[in-house]
Amino acid sequence: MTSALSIDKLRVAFDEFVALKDVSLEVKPGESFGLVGESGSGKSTLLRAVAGLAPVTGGKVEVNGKPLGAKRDKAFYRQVQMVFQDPYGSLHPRQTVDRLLLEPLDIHGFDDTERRIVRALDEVGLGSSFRFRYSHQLSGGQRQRVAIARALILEPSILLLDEPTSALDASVQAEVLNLLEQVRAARKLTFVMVSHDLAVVTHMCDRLMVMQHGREVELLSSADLAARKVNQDYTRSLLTASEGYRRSA
Ligand SMILES: Nc1ncnc2c1ncn2[C@@H]1O[C@H](COP(=O)(O)OP(=O)(O)OP(=O)(O)O)[C@@H](O)[C@H]1O
Repeated sequence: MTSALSIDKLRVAFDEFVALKDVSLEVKPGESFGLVGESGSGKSTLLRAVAGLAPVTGGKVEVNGKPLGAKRDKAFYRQVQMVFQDPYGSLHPRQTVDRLLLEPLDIHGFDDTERRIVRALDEVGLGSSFRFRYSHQLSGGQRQRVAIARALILEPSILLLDEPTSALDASVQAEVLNLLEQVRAARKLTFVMVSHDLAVVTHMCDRLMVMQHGREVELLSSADLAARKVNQDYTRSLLTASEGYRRSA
């Protein structure tokens, strides 16, 4: 079976600093794949490199069996979309929700824009009454729903999710995670999701990669992580840290 996403020895360098060191992974179509590791381990850099937003200095990336060139073209954004952590920063403050959703449709030459916008807002549980609001007139959770609608509106097959709920309150976080699960099931999407929260990744993902200092530490199934069947001390220390955090929370 062709992988949805195939990454081979990907390397990213910011000047002298190598942030990603020959990382490889395969994500199957319809799979939900997690990236975990301490702050600065290279999780966001990996997603950003796939999206063409980081300085790649080596390696190969294929999407649905097709190798990507140095620049991401329009066809890439039809297949792969990214949702960022910060729904405040990722939505233009002077554009209405309608305008924000229309922009990608215009760029990609869709004509049935009205129907697509209404459908996208329904799909993320907002409805058409939100169309003419500005982002400052929305709660954090509503903003992230708009960001998800914007990512889905071109009907991609892969979503890259960079801490999509970590800026939200715990109850809103659960709602947005449920929404993401629903749309993944309904659209048979492939997810690659960064989270510092092991419980979120265990719940949302089938498999995951543990990262440290820009490298893979180990690949695990979420079931093995939940059962503490891990091979590396570093992963054990992440688990212990997250359990300590939960106990004291
Ligand atoms: N634009 C940049 N210029 C220079 N260094 C960068 C840049 N972006 C990231 N880095 C560095 O690359 C390393 C990996 O960063 P990255 O954001 O991928 O980590 P992360 O695992 O996602 O961390 P966090 O969980 O805190 O978001 C860090 O040391 C970071 O300082």
